[in-house]
Amino acid sequence: MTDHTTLRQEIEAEQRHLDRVYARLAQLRRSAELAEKDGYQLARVGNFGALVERDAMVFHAARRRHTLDAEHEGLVFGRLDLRSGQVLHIGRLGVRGEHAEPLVIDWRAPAAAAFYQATAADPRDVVRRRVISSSGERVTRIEDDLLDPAAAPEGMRVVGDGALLATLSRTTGRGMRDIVATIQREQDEAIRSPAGGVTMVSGGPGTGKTAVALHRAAYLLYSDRNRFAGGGVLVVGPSAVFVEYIASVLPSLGENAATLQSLGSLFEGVTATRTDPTAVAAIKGSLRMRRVLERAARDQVPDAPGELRLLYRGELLRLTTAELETIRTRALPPGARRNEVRRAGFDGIFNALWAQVQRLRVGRLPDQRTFEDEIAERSDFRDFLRAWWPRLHPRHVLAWLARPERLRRYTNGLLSNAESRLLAEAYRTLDGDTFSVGDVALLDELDNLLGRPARPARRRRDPYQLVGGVREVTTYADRQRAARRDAERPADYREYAHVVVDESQDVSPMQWRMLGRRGRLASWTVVGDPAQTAWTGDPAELSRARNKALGRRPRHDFTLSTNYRNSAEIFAVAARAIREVYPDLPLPVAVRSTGVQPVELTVPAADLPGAVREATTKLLAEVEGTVGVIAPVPRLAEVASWLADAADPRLQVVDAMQAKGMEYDGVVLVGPDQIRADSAAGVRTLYVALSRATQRLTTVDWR
Ligand SMILES: Nc1ncnc2c1ncn2[C@@H]1O[C@H](COP(=O)(O)OP(=O)(O)OP(=O)(O)O)[C@@H](O)[C@H]1O
Repeated sequence: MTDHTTLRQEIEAEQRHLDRVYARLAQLRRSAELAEKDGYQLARVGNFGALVERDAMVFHAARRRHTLDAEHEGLVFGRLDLRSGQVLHIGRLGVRGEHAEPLVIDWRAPAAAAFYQATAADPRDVVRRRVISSSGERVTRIEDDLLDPAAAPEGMRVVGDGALLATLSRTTGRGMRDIVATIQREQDEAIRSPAGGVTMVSGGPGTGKTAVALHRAAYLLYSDRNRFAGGGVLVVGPSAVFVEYIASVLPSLGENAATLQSLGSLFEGVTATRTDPTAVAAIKGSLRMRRVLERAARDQVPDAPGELRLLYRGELLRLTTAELETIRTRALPPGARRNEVRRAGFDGIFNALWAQVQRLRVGRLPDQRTFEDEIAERSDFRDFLRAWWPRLHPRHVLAWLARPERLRRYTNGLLSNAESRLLAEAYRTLDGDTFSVGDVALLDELDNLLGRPARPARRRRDPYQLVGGVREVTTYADRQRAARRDAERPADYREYAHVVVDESQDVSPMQWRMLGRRGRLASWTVVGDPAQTAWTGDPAELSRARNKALGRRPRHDFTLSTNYRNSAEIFAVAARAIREVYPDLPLPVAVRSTGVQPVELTVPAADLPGAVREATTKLLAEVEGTVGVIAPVPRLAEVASWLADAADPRLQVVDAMQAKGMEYDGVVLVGPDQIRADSAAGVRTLYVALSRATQRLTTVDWR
């Protein structure tokens, strides 16, 4: 135990440093405001003074956007005392003093790496590491690790009982928090892994994969801003609920340059949140759907006119169904995109009609060009062309799958009868507003198959370009420029410099194709846990699709081994469930114990609503933070209706698939047996649901 006076003195010492930092920031903020008026002049200066100011400007910009609130760890969160006697303060942003001396080192800078990587076994010149917590501009707490006692100068004090456990015991909010002050060594290695190639991070529930992925995005944006902010960083998560949960992490690190999307929102103009039953998801996610969609994309529109009849100078011109179909298939050779070759189809019609008028010897026949102009003027002819070869949107074509006769033709020989029936059932009521998350990858595939009419060429930007040879500089002007580019980025942007895929174990083969199209030029960070996958389709197909999307880029593999989320008592229940099917699976170690055992209830079916309500109310009273009620996918609406009256903003009701990646202080899990029995992936989905809570878990089953 540290004595009170020592602790106070150490806190006061840190407060003095923090005061100096904030005073300097106030000064820099003023000059930043002045510089802001001068527009983007600073970026061209490139000298040291500009560098100093950029740090302040970055802070200023970040601060304006997101006032760091009181529960947020402050700007300065760490300190290193080195063997040389040098002291470094580590923070969210770099700040320099009037004489360019570093007051705060950005956590992503190479000099800060020791803060995360030094251990007692390998101290790396660090004698003491200190984690500083603050509230607003006041230091509230410090926690030290003495890493190299032999090198400690006389009088060096060591206070606190360890920052990590203190952090882990805090209350969960609606959004995820950054872990910048307590990143652990194995996590830091993944965060700082080389920018190129594919960084693969695996690990069990709660090991910080999502946290690592997001901090890595921030790290990359810092270490090579031109490349990554210029080209763009795409972060993809499984669901809208999850994306909302992680949305504030990057801004809290001062980063706004990344684009966050869920798998259901990657296709322009569609936001799907509904998840398909597992068996349907396996069909929609299978690569065989590409062939199904290829057939659909070549098929004639359902209400296409059967023939063309046109009266021209007293003669009837006529193209039969068979003739029209010949013209259409000629204009649409295999591999052609029908929206892009529409013109060729129209030319085929013109040519056929011209041949006919010549055969019919129409009197005073003009030249071909004039003939075409004449008929092109006619609205009945234009109506015909529009109906015969309309410009198709992927949603039109996907809707054709709701027609049983078409679906049978498209799936014939590709899907089994049982699969076709299941798909037909899933699409029976398809309309534009009810796309599922799995449909989005199909829409994207169709978009690729149908193509888009040629647009005026956009100047292609090289995402790897350097501005004035400066790579690491992140001036305010850089940020503004990047933000402008970001705003200009079209919704179907495909040239991301980096793609981060979270919960990658649930990305289906068709979804990998969709992601691959957005990351052709990208390096990748892919995080996931195979034991949590809900995929029940062919595993070989899945790895083929993933490897194709990731290409031949070099891989860097990392495994995380500590579960920071669950209490040991809760994780023991989750571990028991997954061990039933994977007895030898290496599991992470949960480091925190609450002494509170999870509650397992089984009630008569009729009592279920009441029991769920009661368990939820109890957990809301027991924990300070959020409570998640997790329901089997088919029962989500029903369970939500039982809790409709509990208008507590800390409560969220999700289905077992939406629970992926989420975290709550308390979890009421409804129907674990139904989740387990739901599909071949049931146990894995149950494992996910059981590992969402930090402090309290109640399962409610019925008999
Ligand atoms: N180094 C750390 N310091 C403090 N908290 C941490 C640390 N690493 C992870 N955490 C916390 O542990 C929890 C789990 O992290 P995260 O959600 O990133 O895990 P995950 O591996 O993605 O989990 P899952 O696979 O179950 O979705 C989060 O609350 C996160 O903030």
